[in-house]
Amino acid sequence: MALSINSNIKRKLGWMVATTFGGLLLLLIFFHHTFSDNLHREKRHQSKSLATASIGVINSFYSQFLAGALTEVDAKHLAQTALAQATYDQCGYFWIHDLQGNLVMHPMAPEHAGQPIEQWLNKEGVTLFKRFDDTAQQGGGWVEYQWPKPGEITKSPKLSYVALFEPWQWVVGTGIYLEDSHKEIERSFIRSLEVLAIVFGSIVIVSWILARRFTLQLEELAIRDPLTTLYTRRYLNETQDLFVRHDIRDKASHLYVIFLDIDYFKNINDRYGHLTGDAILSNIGHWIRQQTRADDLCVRYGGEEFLVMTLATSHADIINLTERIRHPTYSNTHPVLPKVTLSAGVAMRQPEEDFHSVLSRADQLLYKAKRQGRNCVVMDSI
Ligand SMILES: Nc1nc2c(ncn2[C@@H]2O[C@H](COP(=O)(O)OP(=O)(O)OP(=O)(O)O)[C@@H](O)[C@H]2O)c(=O)[nH]1
Repeated sequence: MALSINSNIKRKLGWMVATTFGGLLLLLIFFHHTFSDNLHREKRHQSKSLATASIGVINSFYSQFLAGALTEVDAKHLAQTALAQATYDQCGYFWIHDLQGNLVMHPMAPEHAGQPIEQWLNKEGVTLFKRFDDTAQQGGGWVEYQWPKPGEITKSPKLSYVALFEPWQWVVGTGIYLEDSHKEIERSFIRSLEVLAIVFGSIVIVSWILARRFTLQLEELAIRDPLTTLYTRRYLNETQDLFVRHDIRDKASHLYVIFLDIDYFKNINDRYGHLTGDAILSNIGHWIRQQTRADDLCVRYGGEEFLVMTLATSHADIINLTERIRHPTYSNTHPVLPKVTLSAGVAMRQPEEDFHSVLSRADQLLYKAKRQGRNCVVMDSI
């Protein structure tokens, strides 16, 4: 019974934990998707803003040229220098080429500045720059392609925004390496997973501790009689086989079943009331526990019936024990409680005898004690 309560609760708790974890994981995946979409959008927006800002920078030098503060050559030179030095994030940079197919400025290939793009790039690269031109001429936009990161040879996926600076026919571009943003997303996902694992782990530990306490209390309730604090009949059913096995193994001792019943308890209840009857039962329960050893099994078998299972080496020990139990001295500590007497039947387990047979013999001996006038012990003759 106690075991089944425990495993039932554990199974339910296991399901609850698995469901909560699954739910949280789904939630995390959902937020991860939303987050990665948002980050991707933000990065696209960022490259557009940066490209637009770079056009603003070029325009400011162009304005100075128009105002006569700078020559056109100086204005272009200063604009290129400003953008060449403008880097952001880990790998972010700007480049400029013109619609005539010349590279104007590229911080990763400064030696090619002023040269036709086809001298610098292969056919595939030249075609890409043609796509930049087309997009820029259509009012600006994003282009997705493969390009090596600064300092690397292998190409990585990149998304750039390109815009046109009409007066000088310059196409300005800047972009993000998609891998970097994926890595950022991955990092944030792993961080969230770590937080989830810590939070979830703490929840599991706390719930486990609480459930354990709860199941222990339930187990205690299932096996202990609340009035007398003795074990219940259910617990007796669960443990009787252990005692029998012990009896079989241990040749030096024998298993005894002592059945006890309060005499004329109905009269006590009728005369003093049920509350007094309860107090007597409770005190007899404590008394029985005081008189027995820790490894004896003391059970409240029924209303005013008690059972003690014990392993002993001699009949004399058992008679002494039963007599001690039968004379409760609790009324010294509770002088208001009326004195009661008990009758007892004691049976010793015979070789090959099963527990129910010993129990029923002890029961019969108890009734014999009752018939003999009560307030006595009857033991089977061995
Ligand atoms: N106060 C109280 N009384 C109980 C409890 N359980 C059983 N009883 C009472 O115990 C009494 C048992 O009565 P009987 O079976 O006639 O036995 P008895 O009066 O002790 O007579 P004998 O056993 O023949 O000596 C009944 O009145 C039950 O109501 C309990 O938990 N509390």
